[in-house]
Amino acid sequence: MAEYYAGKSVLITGATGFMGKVLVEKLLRSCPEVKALYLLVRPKAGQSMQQRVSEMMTCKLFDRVREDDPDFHRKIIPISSELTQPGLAISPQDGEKLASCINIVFHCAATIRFDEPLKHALQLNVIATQQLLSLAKQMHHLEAFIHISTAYANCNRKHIDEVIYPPPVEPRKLIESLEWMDDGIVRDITPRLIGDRPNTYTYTKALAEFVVQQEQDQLNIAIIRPSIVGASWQEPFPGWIDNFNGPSGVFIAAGKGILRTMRANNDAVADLIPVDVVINLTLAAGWYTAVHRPKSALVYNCTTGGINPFHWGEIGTYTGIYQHHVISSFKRNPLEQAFRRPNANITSNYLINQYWILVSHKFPAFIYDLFLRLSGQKPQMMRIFNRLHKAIGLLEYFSSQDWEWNSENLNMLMSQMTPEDRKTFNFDVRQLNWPEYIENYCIGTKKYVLNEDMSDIPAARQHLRKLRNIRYTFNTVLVVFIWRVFIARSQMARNIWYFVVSLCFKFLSYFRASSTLTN
Ligand SMILES: CCCCCCCCCCCCCCCCCCCC(=O)SCCNC(=O)CCNC(=O)[C@H](O)C(C)(C)COP(=O)(O)OP(=O)(O)OC[C@H]1O[C@@H](n2cnc3c(N)ncnc32)[C@H](O)[C@@H]1OP(=O)(O)O
Ligand SMILES: NC(=O)C1=CN([C@@H]2O[C@H](COP(=O)(O)OP(=O)(O)OC[C@H]3O[C@@H](n4cnc5c(N)ncnc54)[C@H](OP(=O)(O)O)[C@@H]3O)[C@@H](O)[C@H]2O)C=CC1
Repeated sequence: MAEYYAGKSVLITGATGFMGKVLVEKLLRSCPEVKALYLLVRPKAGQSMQQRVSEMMTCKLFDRVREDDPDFHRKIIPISSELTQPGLAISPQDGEKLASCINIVFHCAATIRFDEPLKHALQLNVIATQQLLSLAKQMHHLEAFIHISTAYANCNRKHIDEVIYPPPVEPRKLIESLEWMDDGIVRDITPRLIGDRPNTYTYTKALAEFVVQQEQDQLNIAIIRPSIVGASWQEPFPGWIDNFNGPSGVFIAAGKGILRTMRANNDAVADLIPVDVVINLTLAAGWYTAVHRPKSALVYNCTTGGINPFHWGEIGTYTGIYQHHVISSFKRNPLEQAFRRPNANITSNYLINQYWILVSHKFPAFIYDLFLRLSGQKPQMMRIFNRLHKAIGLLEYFSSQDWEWNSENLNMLMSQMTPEDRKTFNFDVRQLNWPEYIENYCIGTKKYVLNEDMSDIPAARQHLRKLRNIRYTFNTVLVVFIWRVFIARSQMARNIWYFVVSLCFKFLSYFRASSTLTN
């Protein structure tokens, strides 16, 4: 595979994103003879696209590449592009350059927000894909076009094969209709349009797959469908992650002791897939598509559930058959300044979850905000919890159900690779050890997302001990307070109290007597 990529010019969209960065790094490290990587990047937050790319390359993710080749920057050519603009806002000169030199396109860019207004999601996930395909058709030496979709594009089905399903609506018709509607009307009709899909993200990703399929006669196309992409498993180092998306935000919130309950089906498969696995498969699909030129677009479901299943119950605190890896990991390697000790309850029952939200989220938030107010500070905890509830509300659809994905094309691809390539571009998740992966994932959120130092762990443990003592003290004060209020004021409460005390006393005397007899 590295030989195939040698001398090739590669175009990547979404290179500043989570998966795009890992793709750029892996290409540079494992295909060192690659000629050039053209990255479509937009200026953002006051930074030019050049500044953004330079900053990206200083990131720790690129440490290994930097070691191998300190001058790796020369292969990276940023191209200014805003994907939501006509012609992707690529200058005519850049357009000509790309048309004359690109050999492979990896299309990663997308909006992955679940609450994205439909018009914007359509603009980026569908219309920009259409425009990129038009650009690709002008490329004289194009050998493969690889589109990154999601395993949940068809989450309205329970069994998902490696085929492109008919779209929920003809994309062209939808684009034409939404063009004249104002944002308010679109917002009102969005639930009707997305139907049995949970959000505009999965809906527009399904439409994008159809749009890509339309070009399969003119381009060599492959579609990669990863499930829930998590921290890296092995490469460039275990546990690398740089965002709060999906499970990462949930893990961090649990590690900080903020998230104490979530709705999930303990027995449902948690279809996490490490980012390096997805990228290795993507590069392998690029090679296979270019070299073997399949007659129609091949879809690769990139999932773990059918091969090496892991369950939501194994993530949080569950007293059944499962170990709770995330919580135990954060107890071993605590996050700094936790709000409470990590402990999370996972339940599929709506009412039980609501009860725990009240007791474990809202009540402590109220008490903490009261404390802040009394000490002259601005209350903040209730606001944090409201945001957290919005975020987990959007994720629950995925943690409460099971899907089955077929992975025949993935197996076929693996069988076509040499043993050497299977090692260098490993996507065999049968070897994945979940407890070890989750431990590295949690440490990765601490090190790379929160930028916390591992040397601070003893202080963080000390903080957890302090929190435990505060809890014991609080509980004791609460019990004494209840006792004072009820026992002092009500004859019936006093009677019950004397009854309970005398019962305990009788039990104690009985056990003492029986243990004296047996001795
Ligand atoms: C161990 C505990 C027990 C629990 C066990 C059960 C675990 C269940 C886990 C369930 C996970 C299920 C995940 C399913 C996902 C499957 C989806 C399919 C996969 C895909 O194809 S796409 C990738 C998935 N996409 C996402 O995950 C995006 C989802 N996010 C959003 O849509 C929005 O971010 C959201 C949630 C609507 C919030 O929007 P908003 O309030 O506007 O906030 P921002 O996103 O703008 O963020 C502002 C600011 O806050 C930071 N941030 C974001 N999330 C968190 C967080 N959870 N904790 C802390 N901070 C967070 C964010 O980085 C921003 O910071 P800035 O500095 O950039 O401003
Ligand atoms: N993360 C996950 O769990 C999963 C992701 N996927 C798919 O993988 C792909 C990559 O996802 P991921 O890396 O996580 O997403 P990120 O949100 O991390 O990255 C998105 C990328 O798209 C770029 N982008 C967004 N809008 C524009 C725009 N208007 N013009 C130019 N570039 C733009 C972003 O650039 P900028 O930095 O400028 O914002 C960024 O580089 C997506 O197609 C997604 O659907 C599939 C399954 C799961």
